[in-house]
Amino acid sequence: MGHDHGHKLFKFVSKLLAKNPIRNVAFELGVYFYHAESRGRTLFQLKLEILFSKSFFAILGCQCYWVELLQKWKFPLPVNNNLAKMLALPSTRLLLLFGESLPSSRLPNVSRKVWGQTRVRFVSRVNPDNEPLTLASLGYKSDFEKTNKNEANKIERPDVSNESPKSKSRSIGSNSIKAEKTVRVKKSLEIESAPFAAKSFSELGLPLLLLERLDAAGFMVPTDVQFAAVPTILKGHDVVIQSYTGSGKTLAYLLPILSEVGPLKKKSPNGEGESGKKKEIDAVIVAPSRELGMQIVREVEKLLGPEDKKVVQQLVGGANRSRQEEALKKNKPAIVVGTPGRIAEISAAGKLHTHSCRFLVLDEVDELLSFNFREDMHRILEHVGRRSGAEPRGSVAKWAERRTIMVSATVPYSVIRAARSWGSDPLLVQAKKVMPLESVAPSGPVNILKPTSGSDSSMRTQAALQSLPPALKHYHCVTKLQHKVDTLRRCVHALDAKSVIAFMNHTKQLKDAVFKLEARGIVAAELHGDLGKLARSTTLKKFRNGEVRVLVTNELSARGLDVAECDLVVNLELPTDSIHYAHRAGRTGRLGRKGTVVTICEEPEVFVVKKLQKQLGIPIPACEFTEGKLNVIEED
Ligand SMILES: Nc1ncnc2c1ncn2[C@@H]1O[C@H](COP(=O)(O)OP(=O)(O)OP(=O)(O)O)[C@@H](O)[C@H]1O
Repeated sequence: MGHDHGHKLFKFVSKLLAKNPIRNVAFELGVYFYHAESRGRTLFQLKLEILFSKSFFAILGCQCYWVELLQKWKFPLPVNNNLAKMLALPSTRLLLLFGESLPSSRLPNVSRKVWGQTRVRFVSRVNPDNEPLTLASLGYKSDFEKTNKNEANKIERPDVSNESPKSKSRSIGSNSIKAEKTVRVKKSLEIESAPFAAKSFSELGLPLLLLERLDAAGFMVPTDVQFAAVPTILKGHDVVIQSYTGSGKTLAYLLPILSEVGPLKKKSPNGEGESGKKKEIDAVIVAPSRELGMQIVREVEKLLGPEDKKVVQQLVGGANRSRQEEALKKNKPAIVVGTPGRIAEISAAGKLHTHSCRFLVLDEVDELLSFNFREDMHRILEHVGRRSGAEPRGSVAKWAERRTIMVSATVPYSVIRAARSWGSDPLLVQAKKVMPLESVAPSGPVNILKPTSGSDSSMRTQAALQSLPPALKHYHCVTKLQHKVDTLRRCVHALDAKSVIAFMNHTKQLKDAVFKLEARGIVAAELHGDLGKLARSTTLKKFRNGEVRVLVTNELSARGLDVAECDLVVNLELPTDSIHYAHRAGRTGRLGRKGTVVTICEEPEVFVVKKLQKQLGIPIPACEFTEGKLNVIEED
């Protein structure tokens, strides 16, 4: 039955795409699958890579059931008319949309509003050749054709360094797909775009209830790093999880925690410990900023569902402390997520009982190592459970052995050293491998203003490379200081970017930039630590839902911030080192989506960009914005 449906759909989509080759700029196609009733079985896994002029939409690892419904529809559908109504049809299981100028930024928003954020997945890939769009040309096979998933996941990546130097400049513009094509090269590196594993969540040893929640929340296939981390943590290891930005590290540690803590956990065979509320905290998750803390809470809540929301409690700075303490007392959460200062503060006041805590997560661990957090981190490490293998402390006999989970896209050697003293024989978990920390050679964050030795820099390059999503495109643009904001504006228009994060280092300049952008008709907003918590939350909310096009911010937003629609990151001021560059850049191109990073700098700063390029092992070619296009400038 299931295969039959899958097969029908395969044939149907094949025919449809064969009839509608994508040849020109104006043609766009979106494929949306709504998956409501599945129980996590893979009936049919669809892999599509579709070339559009402005937007790339494809969906990976989806399942569908009601093909019949689709076949009743007439194509092409009127795309812009009553889209929300179509999406809202209760019977809609699968929807294909054809048409001109599909509003790439609005569609995810519309569908999110109608179906809820997690029901629709977007994965993007670039098809390098201007060939008719067919399933074969997209490398698509049905799951009963014994697809090698890794093969199918491979995409072409622009390799700027291999391009012919004949032309002086190549254009990438929102209205010129031809121009964009000239930037792509004859010889391309093969890489994987979406970091999905070839296996399913059900193979990870997770409890049934959690599998059902994953399914209901729209998480269909684990990412590579989730597939590597979950079983390792479930086996009881302390771990350092390192994989590139936007690859799903949060769920990689949340899933094993939720397997053992809270209402979704595995039931013990004799049902012991199921009744009666526990009074103490089972898991403490520490994040360096309140925004990141709140984002993690939302991710936990997605899985817990509305009825069990109170199992997790946020303890972030800037919010009312006594209210947080009251909530702790009243709700007795099993999991707390917070910033180091607030957790340490409430713990020191005796209002947070963590000695029987079994999980300690340090998200963005390299940031948590910084001097600012030293005292608070010391308290947390001393009072949250006890390091596995360590002696119980003081008079309290019931210190639980904790699993220490340290997470970041960038793991300098200082983290490896800290991990050894905070955990017990921790393992390093990366997307496709798990290894002992001993096998990691010393390296460190790269300060771009200091010279580096040859061997050192190659190790650092390796480390930095693994922190960047492979599909990101990087450019730099030289301009005068007073023209930077105008260059940003031209950049936004040339790339037709819908959701932009512009990074700066100083609050005053940041405010000026927002003012100038607004004066030039671009909806912009500032986000930095000097703002109150309400202003920060409101701005972020507006940016997430598309009301703000350009968010001008500082390092506060460089880590962890997950806005799927962000399609452009701009460095209006240079980051301090390659690690900061990687985290800033990682706000775009999340989970295999397309993304561009443009560094706008002055002539005397170009040497810094060259250094970044070398240290990160990526091309960051020079570009300019003329005639509404991004033109790559060839170097002699
Ligand atoms: N298996 C999955 N299927 C679909 N979406 C997923 C999956 N895992 C994670 N995501 C989504 O991918 C996005 C990025 O995940 P997450 O924020 O955990 O990345 P990260 O690796 O922690 O990034 P960073 O290093 O920037 O903090 C989130 O919106 C998350 O909900």
